[in-house]
Order: sequence, then C-alpha cells, then structure tokens
Amino acid sequence: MDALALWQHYQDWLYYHPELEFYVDVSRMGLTPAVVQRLEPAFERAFQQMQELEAGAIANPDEGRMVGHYWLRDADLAPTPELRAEIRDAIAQVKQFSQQVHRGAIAPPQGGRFTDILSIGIGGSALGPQFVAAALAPVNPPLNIHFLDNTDPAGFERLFAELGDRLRTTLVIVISKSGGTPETRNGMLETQARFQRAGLVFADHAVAVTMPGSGLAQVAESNGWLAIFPMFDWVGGRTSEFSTVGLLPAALQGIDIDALLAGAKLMDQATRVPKIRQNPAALLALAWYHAGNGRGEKDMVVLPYKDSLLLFSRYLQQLVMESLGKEKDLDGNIVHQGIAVYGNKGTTDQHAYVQQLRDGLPNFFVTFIEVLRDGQEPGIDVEPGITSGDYLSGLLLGTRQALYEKNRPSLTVTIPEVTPKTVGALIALYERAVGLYGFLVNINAYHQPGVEAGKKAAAANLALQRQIVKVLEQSDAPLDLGAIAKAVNAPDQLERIYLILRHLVANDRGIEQLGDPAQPSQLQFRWQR
Ligand SMILES: O=P(O)(O)OC[C@H]1O[C@](O)(CO)[C@@H](O)[C@@H]1O
Repeated sequence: MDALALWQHYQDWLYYHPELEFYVDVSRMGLTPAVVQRLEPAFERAFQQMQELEAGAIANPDEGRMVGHYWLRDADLAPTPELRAEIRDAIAQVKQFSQQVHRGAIAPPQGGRFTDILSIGIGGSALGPQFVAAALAPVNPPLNIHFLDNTDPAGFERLFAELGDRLRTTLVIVISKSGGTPETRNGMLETQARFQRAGLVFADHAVAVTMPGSGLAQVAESNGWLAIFPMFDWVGGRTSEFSTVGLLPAALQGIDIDALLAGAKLMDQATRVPKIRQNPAALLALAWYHAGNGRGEKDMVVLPYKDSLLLFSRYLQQLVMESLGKEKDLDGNIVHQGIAVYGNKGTTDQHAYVQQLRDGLPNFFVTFIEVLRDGQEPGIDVEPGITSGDYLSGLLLGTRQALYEKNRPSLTVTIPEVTPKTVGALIALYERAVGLYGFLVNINAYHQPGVEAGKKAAAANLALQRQIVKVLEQSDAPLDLGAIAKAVNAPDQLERIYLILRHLVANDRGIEQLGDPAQPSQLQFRWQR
C-alpha cells in the first residue's frame, strides 16, 4: 500500500472514544472487510455470550461460577439486589478505611501514622495492584507501598531490611481470594515473625482481603485483625483490580478510585457495542485472531512507551495467558489455545530485543501503547526544536514504520495521559478483549486448571523431603541416593531426591554431602549430629 492509501486505510480502521480521548489503531494488522465478514457470525455469538455473562450466566462452567467483574464498576448491572449492595458496601468500606488511615484515626499502636503498606499476595492478588501503583501512585503518596509476591527468603530479607524501623508504622494487607495460597500464607507468616521479633502486635497492623469464610478470613477474625475486606466468588483473581483487591491498596496510596472505576465503566459501555468495527475490544480480539489464525500462532509483544506503564505487559501476561492458555475447548476437544505475551517498555526494549522483532522470527505482533502527553513540565530542547518527548514519540513511530516495512504487524492503543481514568479504561479494554477472544475460540477463559498440576507436584516434593530427612536422621551411616530412594519407597525417583537434597545441603539444614558434586550418583549424604 502506498503512503496515501495507507493514510486512508488508517482512517478507515481508526477507533476513537471522545470522552476518554482513547484511540485504537489496527491499521497495521492486515485486516480487511473480508476478514470482518468471515468472522461476523462468530462475533455475533461472542457478543451474545458476553451479554449472557454480564446478566449473570454461569460463564465459568467448570467452577460453576458467575463472572461478574463488569459489575464492580457499575453495580446497577449486577443481577440481584444483594450483589448490588455487596459491591457498594465494599467500595464504601474501602473508602472509609482509607480515610481513617489517612486521618490517623486508624493508626499504629505505638503512635504516629501508618507510613507504609506491605501488600502480600500473588498472581491476580498482586499484579493489578503492582501495575496500578507503578502507573498512578503520586510521588509522595500518603503511604508507600511494597509487595511480597513470592515465597523467596532472600526477597523477604531484602524487603524487611529496607523497611527497617518503619515496620512499626507499616500496614500489612494480606490479599488472597481463596485464602489458601501457600506463597501468600508464607509471606504472612514471615511478616508475622518479623513483627513478633520487633515486639510488635501483628494483628494491630494487619488487614485481610479475601472471600468470607476462607482460611485467611478465619485467621484474621480469630486474631482480631484491623479489618477484613470481602472478595467475591464471582470475581476471578486476574480480573480483580476493581474489587477490594485493587481498590484498597490504590485508595490507601491516594489514587482516585472513583476515577479508576469511572474509566472502566466508560470503556465497558464502549465495548458492549455489538458491532466489531465500533467496539475497541472487538477490534483487538479480531486483530489477535487474525494475526494468530485463531490459534495463537503469533505472540503479543506489549510495548508501552511510558515508564509508568512498565508493568502493564506483566499484568497482561496473566490476564491473557491464564485466561486463554487452555488445553481443551468448551466441548472437551483438545485445542491447546493461548497467546504468549511479553514485553517491557519502549523505547528501552529497542536497545534489547527489537532487533529480533524486525529481522528475526516473524512470530509476533506488537502492541504499542502510546501516551500523547509527554510529562507535566515543559521539556527542554535536547536538539534544536526537539524535546525528549519528541524523541520518545519519534522512536515509537519509527519502530512502527520499520516493523510495517518488514511485514511485522502492530497495533497501537493511544491514551491522552496516564490517569486513573485512562488506566481504568485500559484494564477494562483488555478484560473485554480477552473475554470476547475466549468466546471466539470457544474456551473457558475464567478457570485455570493447568496451574494445579505444578501445585500438586510441589506438595508431593515437600512430602518427599520430609521422608528423606527422617531417613537420614535415623541412619548412623552415610547413605547413597539409591539407599535413600529405597527407604522412602521411591526407587526410581533418584533425580528428584538428589535435587531436594542438593537444596537442603546448600541451606545448612543438617545434611552433609560427601563426594564429587560433578558425579551425583556417587554422592553420599549423612545427618550432621
Ligand atoms: O488470590 P489467591 O486465591 O491467593 O490466588 C492467587 C492466584 O493464584 C492463581 O489461582 C493461580 O494459582 C491465580 O489465578 C490467582 O490470581
């Protein structure tokens, strides 16, 4: 296409939302009216299914659950008066609690005000709050947020060293929908232990965000924590940013949660329009489908050209991959669906892997996230008539063009500024696009059966570890791997046993290793008495 034809094509495909000043440009995705026509029946079904989902259908059949994240930003849409009240009450509780913390009415028992938040959670109970904090927290927030989203002892040590004395004025939010995620439980126990060591009462600093009745809710209740915020059965972890999971940390940091919700609500209205070319989420789903032949054959590389949006790609990784990465479709056929997502930020990534994007494997499409407003201050000229912001914009346009010249598809989402409203809209846009795509390829986008396999295997390894330690404790002589394997009734599990032992040895857990580490099968292990 020559430049003028391309300009016309750009305008033909451009989506613009006037109130949000939000653009979606899919003109570089190789779409044609014929593609739209071919997929129209599938989209009609998807729009219908989405309508049913929003009306309260059991859209997550395996788990027998409704999928209600759209109600969180427009409670009027929830199917029953009880649900509507629950949503409004939860938002009111978040606001009231945050205001009390800001005023000092809820304060650390030793005096002063809470200065820091320690948010403990993983996956959907961390990624949204992390993204929103990085994107929107003011430079001097009323409370500084920190995250524990792993069970890594070195990570715990580092964070508590950073907090130092401020542990006294730290408010701990333990976030877990299920209330039973081991990594989060570990983070909570490690934190509790640090409080104890510092002579502080953990319960006076702790709040829980979880489903009523969960294990975490019981711990919080029985120990008299400061507060418990409800998480709902009908909100999935990866779509929980607008529930108490995301709203509580945001409100505590002074982020305008009403604006966040309003942006999402406006985007929801726009993405309910049952016409592909007038619906920005449908346009995204269409572009993804077309790029990857409806089979995820192309990866989604997400490049926000704005430092504060760095975590958007990580946030989308869970939203897209946990939702769409499925072995079976809704009819039980093996389909191995999914779209791989990665990316950090532009222009930085241009000095890292964009080389491969332009010249290497053509197995991706790029999503540029463009922010029109450069910053709050007028920029200086870094060259005559050119600011740093002009560079950022120029590099985005240049990369888009360079990719197009090499037949590498890209789409561009443009927002005017990074504000609570536009971030709310961005999240809502992708939630809907993922939902529509899920319907297009006929999968359940709201469960995550694959995650369970790793969890089960981990639990089995920990049980095996206990057995290994017992065997060594009871043996006077050093044992080789074969003898240990026999004693724990796992004669063929030599590799697993070896790997478990290697970790224990490295951590001074009372086990000594004898022999040459380069020859694992010759090693012997003994309990250090
Ligand atoms: O909020 P929870 O229940 O602790 O779950 C955390 C995360 O774990 C997962 O279930 C995956 O194991 C995610 O879907 C979820 O966001």
